Amino acid sequence: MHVRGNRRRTGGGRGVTPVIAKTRDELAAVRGGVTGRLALVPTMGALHEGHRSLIRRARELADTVAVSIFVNPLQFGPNEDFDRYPRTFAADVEACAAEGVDIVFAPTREVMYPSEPLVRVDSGPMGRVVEGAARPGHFDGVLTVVLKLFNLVRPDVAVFGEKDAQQLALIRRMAADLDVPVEIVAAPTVREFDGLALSSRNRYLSPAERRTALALSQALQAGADAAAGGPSAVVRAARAVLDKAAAADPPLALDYLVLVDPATFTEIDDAHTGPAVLAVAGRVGTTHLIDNVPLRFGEES
Ligand SMILES: Nc1ncnc2c1ncn2[C@@H]1O[C@H](COP(=O)(O)OP(=O)(O)OP(=O)(O)O)[C@@H](O)[C@H]1O
Ligand SMILES: CC(C)(CO)[C@@H](O)C(=O)[O-]
Ligand code: BAL
Repeated sequence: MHVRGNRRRTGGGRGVTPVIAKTRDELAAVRGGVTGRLALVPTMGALHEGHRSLIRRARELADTVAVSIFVNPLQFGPNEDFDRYPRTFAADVEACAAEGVDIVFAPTREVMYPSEPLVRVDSGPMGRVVEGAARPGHFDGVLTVVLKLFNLVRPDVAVFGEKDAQQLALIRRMAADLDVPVEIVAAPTVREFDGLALSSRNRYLSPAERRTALALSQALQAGADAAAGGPSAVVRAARAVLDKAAAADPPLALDYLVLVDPATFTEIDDAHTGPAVLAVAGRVGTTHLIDNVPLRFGEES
């Protein structure tokens, strides 16, 4: 821990309350006291073991770890769950303390957007396919807030989860295309004992909905198991599981199942060699869930 501020005990480490910055001035004050490398883990709060794995990765990469907690209105569509998105700030701070986080940046909407932003980051064609087609405007909102967070926190490195694979690819691309001086590091997806990817939205699920939702990770596993048969076999195997879930009670309403190039999110065909991502999203009840698995085809596999 290389930060001066109002932490309850000095010396850093687990169990120490992080410095909490809610305003730009508070953030600037604590940021000014940081020496050495700073890692940022951007989140929307409701922290779970997936977020905590990102924090642990961040700690390996830097002397000081900051976590941002902000439910970004810009990335939610008008009929999405912005209002009911879980907000569990006290528990989040406890989780951050337990992981030895140094700084929590938790701005209000007014701090983050003192006025409606007229200029936003355009996520381009990659932002309009797959999850971007299911959630129009979503990735412009994500990239805009991530760039703002980078400008405010000025991290050397930022850690993102592979669970949001298209988000990760777009953030990498934004950093490269706009010369953003932040190293982007990916961390693997953390799952429940039965394979369900951890997500803040899992808490919306009833037990019956959760059983149906399990089809997402099961479909990915079936796809991965079929990888030796090539891309078409992967999609066929995954689709068979999802078709069953579509007829379950409650049903899974599939948004997409795609096999894509992880860097561009364009669909691949049987001629493809190298890395790929099998990505799936669907709704159970009113809950939108996403998941994916990284794969590799051809000579390099
Ligand atoms: N199961 C997981 N394993 C690893 N990283 C994760 C996992 N879930 C989320 N993350 C990562 O945590 C960061 C913050 O994500 P976010 O706060 O949106 O959590 P979330 O659980 O994905 O919420 P939701 O899916 O409801 O939006 C992102 O980089 C995301 O990829
Ligand atoms: C990166 C992010 C914090 C931006 O709001 C969000 O999209 C998320 O939690 O993955
Ligand atoms: N995990 C990505 C944030 C969102 O779903 O809005």
